[in-house]
Amino acid sequence: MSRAPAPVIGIIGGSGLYQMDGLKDVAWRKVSSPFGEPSDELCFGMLEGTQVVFLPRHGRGHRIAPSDIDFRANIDALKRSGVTDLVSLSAVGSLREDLPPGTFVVVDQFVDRTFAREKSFFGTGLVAHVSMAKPTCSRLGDAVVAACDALGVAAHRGGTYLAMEGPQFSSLAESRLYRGWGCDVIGMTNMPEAKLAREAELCYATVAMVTDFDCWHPEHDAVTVDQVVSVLVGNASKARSLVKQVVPLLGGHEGPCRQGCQRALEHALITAPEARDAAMVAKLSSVAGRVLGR
Ligand SMILES: CSC[C@H]1O[C@H](OP(=O)(O)O)[C@H](O)[C@@H]1O
Ligand SMILES: Nc1ncnc2[nH]cnc12
Repeated sequence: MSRAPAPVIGIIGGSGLYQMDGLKDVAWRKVSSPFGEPSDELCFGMLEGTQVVFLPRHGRGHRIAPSDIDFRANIDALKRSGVTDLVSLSAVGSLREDLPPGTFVVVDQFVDRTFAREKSFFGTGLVAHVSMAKPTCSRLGDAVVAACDALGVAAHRGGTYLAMEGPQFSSLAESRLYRGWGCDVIGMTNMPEAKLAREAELCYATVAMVTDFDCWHPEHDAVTVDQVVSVLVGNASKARSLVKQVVPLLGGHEGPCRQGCQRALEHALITAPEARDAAMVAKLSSVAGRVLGR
């Protein structure tokens, strides 16, 4: 029987995280995607024998606004680079008193309120519907929590991330509404990223790093970039330590994901083979090559 390929760990760095340190044999390389321009070159390196591919979500220098990130190009480029497991690092506002700034929340659910983004690799010509019932990979979540515990970083397991369009922060009415919906943290980037990672059959987990209480909090009436950035600096160095701790844990994993993230497309394609658009099929050679036989 052939062995499963060794895991390759993708890291998407959010606000404040534009490069990784501690990697060996580092090379930044441009990876082209038929879906558009990834946010930046991808940074390839090794960490304790495991291959890591890092991508700064907003580009180095934080050039790209949330609505302008080409999420499809980013996920496609990571998949083309061999990534199997993807850890997303994100700054978020807190919607709960007991999740103060500095807390890392390993979210496991999302509410998608974004509306101005391409949300699927598929569409007319090749239609697919994947399940988003469990949008994150519990194996990755377990590894992140274990790594936080080993580092003494306060981590909260589970939570719902409300993805808003931005770039403005939310109004008081919106912030209260999202709290009423039972959401725990708020950000602008994890959707459609998580949906696309699922379509690309990647295991995906998010570490949501709290930088502020959103505006609902009586003692924090407005969110400001200054406030977010000052907490980000501390969060970013903890995040770098977290990556160093979690990569070897994930790199040691053998075999397919038991939750089925890596088989998400198995029963998702609905367009009959003879009715499929050839150009779309070609474009999907990396994302869906496994089920398209390419
Ligand atoms: C700098 S505060 C707002 C900004 O930070 C978050 O980005 P990311 O998830 O990439 O860390 C948030 O979603 C906004 O894009
Ligand atoms: N309060 C907030 N709302 C949306 N995105 C954020 N990123 C960091 N803090 C945020």
